[in-house]
Amino acid sequence: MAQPVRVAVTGAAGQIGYSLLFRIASGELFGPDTPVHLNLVELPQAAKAAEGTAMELDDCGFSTLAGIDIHDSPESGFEGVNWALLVGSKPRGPGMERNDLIKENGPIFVAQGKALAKAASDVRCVVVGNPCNTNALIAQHNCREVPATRFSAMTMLDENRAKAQLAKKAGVNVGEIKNLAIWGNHSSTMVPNFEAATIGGKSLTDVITDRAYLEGDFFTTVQKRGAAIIQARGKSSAASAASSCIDHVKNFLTKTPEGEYFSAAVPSDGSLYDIPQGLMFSVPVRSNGDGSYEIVKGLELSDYMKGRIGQTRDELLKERDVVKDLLA
Ligand SMILES: NC(=O)C1=CN([C@@H]2O[C@H](COP(=O)(O)OP(=O)(O)OC[C@H]3O[C@@H](n4cnc5c(N)ncnc54)[C@H](O)[C@@H]3O)[C@@H](O)[C@H]2O)C=CC1
Ligand SMILES: O=C([O-])CC(=O)C(=O)O
Repeated sequence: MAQPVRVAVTGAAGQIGYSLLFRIASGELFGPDTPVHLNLVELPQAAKAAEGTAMELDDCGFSTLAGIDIHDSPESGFEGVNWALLVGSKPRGPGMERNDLIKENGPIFVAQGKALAKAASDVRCVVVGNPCNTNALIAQHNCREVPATRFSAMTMLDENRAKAQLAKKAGVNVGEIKNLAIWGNHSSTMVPNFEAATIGGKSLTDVITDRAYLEGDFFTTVQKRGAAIIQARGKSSAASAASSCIDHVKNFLTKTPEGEYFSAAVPSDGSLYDIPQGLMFSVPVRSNGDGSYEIVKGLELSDYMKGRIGQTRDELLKERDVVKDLLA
């Protein structure tokens, strides 16, 4: 059998960890012929709960699960890992915005960024913990040993949410909707660019002609879906977040079909779409199939979309300013 892929998951005893780990261990993420070694990284006080999760992982009898270790520090937890999925951090409660968490959660990503220096030379790091764009920025700044393009933050849940809403509206299967990219921050300013999307190969705006819905209900539903889930469930989304994290990593590992793209927050090189250099900004990306990717160039943006993208960019610049002391 092949060498195991080593994956660290922080917050392993949390809600998202409880959904995510089983789907990685089952072979769903890296395929049935690739063994996986899991490093469950938790705070010392949650290590016991992580042990319980590890016992359940064993009890599933997954033939792809090569081993599990539990770590109460990122320094040992990230040693030799090929993927670091940074989930562990506090979730928001009702009435909060995600960036209200920045002061509490930001420092976690300083220590974790530094610890990524111990990872394997091909490590890729995905930040899920909120506010995820700015946390990814903090981790990346604190780990100059790893190229910036190996860091990303997850906006795949937002893309999936947007596609689900549009599929319902158009009465089609969600798989018919392509190229619905999320731009900017994983926050209530995010921009689901419906103008470039297609349904069954046709322009989405030719199929859903109700522009007031697209600019109104559709936009706000996607932007505020996380809050609506907290309102309904009393806790933030977990299974859907884990599922979208699986999609995020799979998208990076699979060559993106010709003419298509997916959403991920990645560092801007400053040359495209007036996004300042270095910001972790969600954009349409295409994977080369080996984890590396390219930002899609040359997309036409209407003045309406440019205005919306400007708002989310300004919010990310403000977040960057708030954490400037954490950026090495
Ligand atoms: N990017 C996205 O689309 C989404 C992001 N999230 C975010 O993911 C994060 C986790 O959410 P849940 O699993 O629901 O929270 P949770 O509270 O159920 O679990 C968080 C876990 O992280 C652990 N943790 C905290 N600090 C840690 C550290 N320094 N190192 C290792 N582990 C640590 C805690 O002990 C806890 O077990 C939250 O910040 C949440 O807002 C949630 C949904 C979607
Ligand atoms: O809304 C939250 O706080 C959790 C999250 O990021 C989401 O569900 O998109």
